[in-house]
Amino acid sequence: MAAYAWLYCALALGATWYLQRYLRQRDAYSVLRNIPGPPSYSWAKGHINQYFNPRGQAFHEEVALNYGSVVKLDGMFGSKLFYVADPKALHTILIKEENTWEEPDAFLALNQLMFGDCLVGTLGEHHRRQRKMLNPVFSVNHMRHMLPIFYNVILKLREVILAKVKAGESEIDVLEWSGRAALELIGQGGLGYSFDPLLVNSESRNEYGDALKSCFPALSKVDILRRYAHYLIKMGPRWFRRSVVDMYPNPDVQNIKEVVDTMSAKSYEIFNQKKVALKRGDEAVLRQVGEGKDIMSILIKANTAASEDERLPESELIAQMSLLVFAATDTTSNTLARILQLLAEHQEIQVKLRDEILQSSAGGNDISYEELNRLPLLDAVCRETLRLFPPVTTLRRVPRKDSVLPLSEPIYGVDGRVINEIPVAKGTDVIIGTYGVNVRKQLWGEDSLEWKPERWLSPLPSAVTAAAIPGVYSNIMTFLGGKRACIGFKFSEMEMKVVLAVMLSTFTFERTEKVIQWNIAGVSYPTVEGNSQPQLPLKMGLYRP
Ligand code: HEM
Repeated sequence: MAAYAWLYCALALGATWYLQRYLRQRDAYSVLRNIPGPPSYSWAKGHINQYFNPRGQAFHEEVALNYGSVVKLDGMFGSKLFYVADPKALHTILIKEENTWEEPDAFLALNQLMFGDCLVGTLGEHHRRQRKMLNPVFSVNHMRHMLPIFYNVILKLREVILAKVKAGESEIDVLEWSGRAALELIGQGGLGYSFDPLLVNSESRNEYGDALKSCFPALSKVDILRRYAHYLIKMGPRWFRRSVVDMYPNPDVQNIKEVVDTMSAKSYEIFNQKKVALKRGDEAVLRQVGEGKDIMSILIKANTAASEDERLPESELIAQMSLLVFAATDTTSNTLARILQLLAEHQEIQVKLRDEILQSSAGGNDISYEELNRLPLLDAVCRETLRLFPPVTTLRRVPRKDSVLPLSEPIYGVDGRVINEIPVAKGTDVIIGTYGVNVRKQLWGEDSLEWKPERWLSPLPSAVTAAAIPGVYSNIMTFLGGKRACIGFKFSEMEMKVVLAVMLSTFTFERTEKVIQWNIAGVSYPTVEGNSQPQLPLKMGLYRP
């Protein structure tokens, strides 16, 4: 009898908790249901297949432009998610209530499984300590020290491409070499390690580089398991989970295991070499790739000098290594490829930009960080491309408790009522509307969907500057904002500028007959129509003044 009494009590408590939660969510959902959004034709799939779809650009545009700054979307099995592109609401999510709004559990758990306790796998105070240690190595001051490393790599890469062009190869896959550049720059500048000797007529293979490159494709093959990573990570101790993975009879899972093992082993190896060199002193450090100026070397030194309560365990420094390579490569190289495609399509801007570069000394290794950043058109071309084509458009956040999002401008509900703020129930799935803010016509004007670098050469519309867009970079949301914003945006900006300066002063770029399609993914990538392999062929020739 007593056992039944306990059971009834537990059921009553459970039912009360559920009812309270249901009532709270019902209130929030009634507001949410009133928010306009595109029609959905499938209860089971909602808009998921349209939004998270490589060919989803038209749908992204529809969501960003047709319904207002907050849009209701349907998730799977009747659930709702909503798309927020209102600057004030985003300020609440990313800055004011950043401790309430966190990344979804599955995202954090997957990053932990792949890299360990790194920036994209930790939260709250833990994340703050890591970020505090890492921020200085991404500062402008440190970028200045790294500029010569960047030029050395890119001038070497120029020789490789020059040899191809001189040998008569006119159609060249610019994505292939922007990818090689990005990997080698984060290798040398980030880890003090060379992935690719960049030799003429040799495509080098590197075990670590290959593992990193195959990570995303391998993960996409285990989509269902990925979604449940936050449950899997809690299944018993580490050794137990490892034995389950070892025995799991699925080639894709085994492939990911090998990729993660290789990344981890190589990160340990590089880290230990650095530690030994730093202990031996300056001579040994100078013999290392990066000569001790790379991010990891500086980080190891700073960590050793830090007070005990701020110092990070070695495992956490190592966890940042593969993450950095991972976060730095496709994002920047794909954006660079996009810029070159746009310059090939807008010859007049290509000519003006080349003139600007040639009038400075940006094409060679003889320019300061400040001078490089002062080239107005080069800056405008980068900013405009990052505005109109943010490569990462699937950023999510979930409130860990109920929250209210005030809006910069009221929106009209489906029933015609004015909505000034939106109550959001704990656990509601939110998509950060990066693209929505970046192309909002009320902010940028009727031509917001056009690529016009010149818009950055005169003062921006007052609507943009008054909107207090909470982005870390230049009134746009591409690198996000707040404490979890992209830590590497200055690294990325410098990389794009050095590559463009060196390449445009040497080569010309023209489009080919092939149709290029851009695919939305974790990081958007280009393909040629009829082929699923990422690539972006352009006609390249020698620039002859
Ligand atoms: C065009 C280039 C890039 C874009 C568009 C970009 C975009 C982003 C975005 C949107 C986030 C936030 C992710 C989230 O909260 O889920 C992020 C985070 C991050 N990015 Fe970037 N990124 C770029 C280049 C780089 C580079 C070059 C590096 C390193 C050198 C880098 C390192 C990171 C790291 C470590 C984080 C995690 C920060 C944290 O959680 O504290 N990114 N990036």
